[in-house]
Amino acid sequence: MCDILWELSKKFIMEILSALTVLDVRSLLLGIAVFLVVLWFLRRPRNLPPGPWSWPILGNLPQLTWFGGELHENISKLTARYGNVMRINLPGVCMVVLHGNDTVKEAFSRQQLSERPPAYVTQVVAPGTGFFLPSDGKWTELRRLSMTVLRKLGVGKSAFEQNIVTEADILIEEFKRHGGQAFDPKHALGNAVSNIICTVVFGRRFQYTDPAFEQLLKVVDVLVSQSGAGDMFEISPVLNKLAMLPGVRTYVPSLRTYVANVNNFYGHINLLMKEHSKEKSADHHEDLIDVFLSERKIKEQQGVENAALQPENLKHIVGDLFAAGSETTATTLRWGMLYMMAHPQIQARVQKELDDVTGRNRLPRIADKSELPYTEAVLCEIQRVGTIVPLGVAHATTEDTAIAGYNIPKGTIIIPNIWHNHFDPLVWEEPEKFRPERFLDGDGKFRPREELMPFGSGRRSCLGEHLARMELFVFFTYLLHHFTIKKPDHVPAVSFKGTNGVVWGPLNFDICASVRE
Ligand code: HEM
Repeated sequence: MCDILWELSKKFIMEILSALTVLDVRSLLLGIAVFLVVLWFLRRPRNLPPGPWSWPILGNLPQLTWFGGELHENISKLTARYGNVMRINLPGVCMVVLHGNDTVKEAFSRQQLSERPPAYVTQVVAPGTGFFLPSDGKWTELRRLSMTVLRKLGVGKSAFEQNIVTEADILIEEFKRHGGQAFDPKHALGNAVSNIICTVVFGRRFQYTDPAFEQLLKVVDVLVSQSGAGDMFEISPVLNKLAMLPGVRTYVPSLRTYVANVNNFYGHINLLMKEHSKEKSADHHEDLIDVFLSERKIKEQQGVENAALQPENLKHIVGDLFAAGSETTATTLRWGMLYMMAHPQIQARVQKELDDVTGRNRLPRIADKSELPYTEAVLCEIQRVGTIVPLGVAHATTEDTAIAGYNIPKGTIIIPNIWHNHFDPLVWEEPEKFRPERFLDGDGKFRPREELMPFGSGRRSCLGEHLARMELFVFFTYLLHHFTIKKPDHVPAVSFKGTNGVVWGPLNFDICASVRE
């Protein structure tokens, strides 16, 4: 029966086509085209945020990339013309960039703006739910779980400080090993910070020379330089899918190695997780993996199905915490070393403040913080000038909504331009200058400024903020208490040029760390 109907319709269509002249075909095509344009015009969402004129198919990609410069700076330049809520089109996706402290805060306090957009490469290579993938709302459960672990470990309180102090002591020995000669601090800082995350996730630290640890850090290093929050290939689903086509990948070797490296990264995480499942030593502390597995077991015993606590999600949480928690803090410390090297007077003032409070016979502790306003101001200024996540981490809308009176359709990617907020001359006088006094009041007391938002804002703001703040304080004060950071003689000038990966970091640089008397 179906066959007969199919044959009849085919005959009917052929007859109509043969009855059409070339002219009729042209008119028909023109009619269809006009119909499609009218349909598009009528159905296109109204009152969208303003934005630059976009090219067919390519959207605003040419304006943002072809003329060089950094993406966050290019986007910022457009704000002057289009305002704090600006629409940018990329192939296959409409993206809205938010500028200004109040706009970002208001938007990210809302549930409808709290999802993550799909990251096609990661989804295909390693499907599951994590902090940086769309989670269908399951992130709230993952976040609760991770916060529970951080609280249990005493993060944010002095209970966790000893872990950081142990690592800082080892870091100091590592710096001393160079005997005041020039070296790149990247490796040592990366090891120290990664070991803190290992304590949280795996319940242990690793020797710097441990082959499994070394391998993992190497892969993270490559991945960090290859991918980027705000990276065009990650944001645009069309570019994402294009990049995954076998033909395209053949001609884009970096993407091929990127996929291999993502696999490699999760391979290492799996290995460390297997290690973790072996019998624990007596000094093993409860860690994230333990809490995940025990919560899962409890739910199973209660007969409750919990979509977030699925085994495939564990490797994502571990991987996400590792990736989010190591490179970020280590890069901030690198900016810190660079700025101290470039501003010896500011460095000397921090050292004097540390000495006045702790003397030369004991090292600074977090409890000393309230007496170290200048040091705190310097750390804030480092986070401002070294904005390591210039375009934040992309959010996505879960339903049609509105920001500042503009309609924002479901599925729109929302990017906060943190870099613009940290360099806005209307907020920060001479924003290009390194000036810690911005964070001091008239009496020299520390003055926190809400316009500084290195950890983002709202429901999905950085989960590791407390941990990061503790680490930055302990590592930075320990290093400056012990050493004076100097520019090696062979380096002509300090460069503040940044480079983009997962985070915005300084180019590799050498320092000389001279032990203080
Ligand atoms: C200086 C250090 C750090 C900076 C500047 C930083 C910055 C950020 C930013 C801007 C976000 C995105 C917020 C948003 O989506 O609106 C974020 C998210 C996140 N960060 Fe951090 N971070 C740092 C350290 C850490 C550490 C040490 C950890 C590890 C515990 C961590 C774990 C995370 C996680 C898991 C998320 C995702 C939260 C979620 O999606 O709910 N970060 N971070």
